Amino acid sequence: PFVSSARYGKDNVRVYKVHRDQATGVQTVYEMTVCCLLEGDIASSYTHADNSVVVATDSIKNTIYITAKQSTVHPPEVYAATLSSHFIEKYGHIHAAHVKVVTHRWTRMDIDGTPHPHSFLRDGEEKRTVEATAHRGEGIAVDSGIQGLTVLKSTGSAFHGFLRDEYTTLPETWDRILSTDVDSTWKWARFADVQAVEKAAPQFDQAWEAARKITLKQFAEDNSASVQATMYKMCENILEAVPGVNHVEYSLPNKHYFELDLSWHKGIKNTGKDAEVYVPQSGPNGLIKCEVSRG
Ligand SMILES: O=c1[nH]c(=O)c2nn[nH]c2[nH]1
Repeated sequence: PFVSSARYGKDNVRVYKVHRDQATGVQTVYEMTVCCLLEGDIASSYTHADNSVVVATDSIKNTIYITAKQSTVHPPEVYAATLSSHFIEKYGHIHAAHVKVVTHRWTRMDIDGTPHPHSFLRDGEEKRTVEATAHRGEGIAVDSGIQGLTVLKSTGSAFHGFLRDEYTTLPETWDRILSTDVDSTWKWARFADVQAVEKAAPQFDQAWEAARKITLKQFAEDNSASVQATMYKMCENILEAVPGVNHVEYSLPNKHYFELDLSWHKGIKNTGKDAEVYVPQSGPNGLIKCEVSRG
């Protein structure tokens, strides 16, 4: 037997960084959870207990904090690219560094109509994600995304005309609740090096804002024929809005809300157009995935 693939490092590294604007007194905070995994000529550490090739995961953790101190952490794409490149430049036997940066929401409080200089709130567990992988001699791959943005619409969603056979019990519907946890990724054309990523810096916030706005607008406004049809429109719109991106993918759970027949109790009408009380389902859930690429 042989090691056919391997990567190792530190996961769940929590990082907080504050920016203090001396002139205005306005402080800005960033909080992330980082995973950094290294790949390269490390098989002997598995097969021969050769630890000489091992950059300790503790050292990787230290590097995550030092880089956060010495470089920018926003946009997260620049931080992730800087961190991943560091390992390729520093360690000749490391051929790829996979860095995932998950940014948590600290939204500035608005107090009596004024943005507060140093107070923030966690307005949702939605995350902004980046995965940057520096490949020795092959540049840096950067994938950006949104995870955990939970949405629901109470109408404007249908699902009918699907294949019916001896396995089918699902009734067709022209009006249903639609809810999902948005998991979207947009993949940038490969960058030559960190400098190229830094040069592209303004595009990353623009892309995240555009992708988030498009996702919400399409979800709300599309008279959805299915999760599949609506997510495809989201992908098309993002490709149109963000020229630096060549692929967009979504992975959307269909979080079902079942109608509840209460007619057994004094003839209560609570189905079809009379449905008001529903039963939210924890599972099973549909899961609909797609990747749409620039033609
Ligand atoms: O939007 C939907 N897509 C599907 O593929 C599906 N299957 N059951 N319900 C569904 N809803």
